[in-house]
Amino acid sequence: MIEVTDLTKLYGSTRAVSGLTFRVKPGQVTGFLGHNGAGKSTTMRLILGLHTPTAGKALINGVRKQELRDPMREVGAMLDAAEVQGGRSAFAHLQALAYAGGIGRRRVVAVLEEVGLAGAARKRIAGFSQGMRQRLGIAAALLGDPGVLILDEPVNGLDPDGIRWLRTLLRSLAAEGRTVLLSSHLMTEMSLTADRLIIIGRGRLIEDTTTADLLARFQSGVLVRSPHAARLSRALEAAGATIRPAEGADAGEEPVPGRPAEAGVDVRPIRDVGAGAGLLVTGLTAAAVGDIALANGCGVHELVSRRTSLEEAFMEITR
Ligand SMILES: Nc1ncnc2c1ncn2[C@@H]1O[C@H](COP(=O)(O)OP(=O)(O)OP(=O)(O)O)[C@@H](O)[C@H]1O
Repeated sequence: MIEVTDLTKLYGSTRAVSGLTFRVKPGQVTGFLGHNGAGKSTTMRLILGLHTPTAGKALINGVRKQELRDPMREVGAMLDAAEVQGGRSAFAHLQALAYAGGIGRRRVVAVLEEVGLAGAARKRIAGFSQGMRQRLGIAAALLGDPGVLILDEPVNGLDPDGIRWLRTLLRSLAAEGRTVLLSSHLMTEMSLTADRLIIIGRGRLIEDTTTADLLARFQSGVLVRSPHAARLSRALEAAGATIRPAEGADAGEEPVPGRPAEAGVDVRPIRDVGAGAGLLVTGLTAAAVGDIALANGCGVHELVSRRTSLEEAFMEITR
């Protein structure tokens, strides 16, 4: 379990992390999402006791990292896979780490196998690709067979096979009851790997939710254009819908077919009339939006069921 409470970190006048509070629970993969500079790495460094918080606290299994009795066996981390000394072999690198943590040679062999580097174990790290370095970093994190794993952008440099492999590995580690926290700035990748998503922007918490909830909230909706957008949005909100302005959000998107059987109307776009202001409606079907527009005397110039891409949703959330 990782517990972050009111965590704040200032670097001079830069507020890298600002009053952040969240929990990362065991038994699931938690994705830590944010754009470049959002504060992900700083938060991970604070959790790992590499930097000191300006305020608040970050605990692993109830204590600060420095207070863990057997840190390598409790928490494993990969922050920057490129930092590794290139002159050594993968085996020598891991063995040095294992030795420092009182971990036996057999475990070194096992983790090299687990990350798919057994064949390259005796090769110098200097000749490793970025993907191989990522695998080596993950091997180092796994050395102590820890209950908590913290990985900063582990997908970077992995090819599609590597990404699939990592996804499977992380999911099986979580299924064993471990706490798995990994950061990324790639929403789609995260949604495929993580059960939970913690999204931050400018050091602050934006979302702490399940991936399924986020998908349900953002992946579908209805785009409606009306010259009476303000009146229509009030009526739609009164019916329980959530409304967002659609400007720029619908460009180039292929409309998805609606569900005519359920909806009772054809929801293909009506594009032959001038456009009004666009609204993105979630929580109502296209048919319901159309009926409400009619009942409120609002002309409708376009009405279409649409699908928001996850990256679009991410941009929207973190705007
Ligand atoms: N050691 C440091 N000294 C000064 N400023 C820092 C330091 N580390 C991070 N920052 C600043 O804090 C902010 C958050 O950076 P951080 O690296 O935590 O973000 P991130 O979400 O991990 O982004 P990225 O994906 O680019 O690594 C940025 O504005 C960054 O410039």
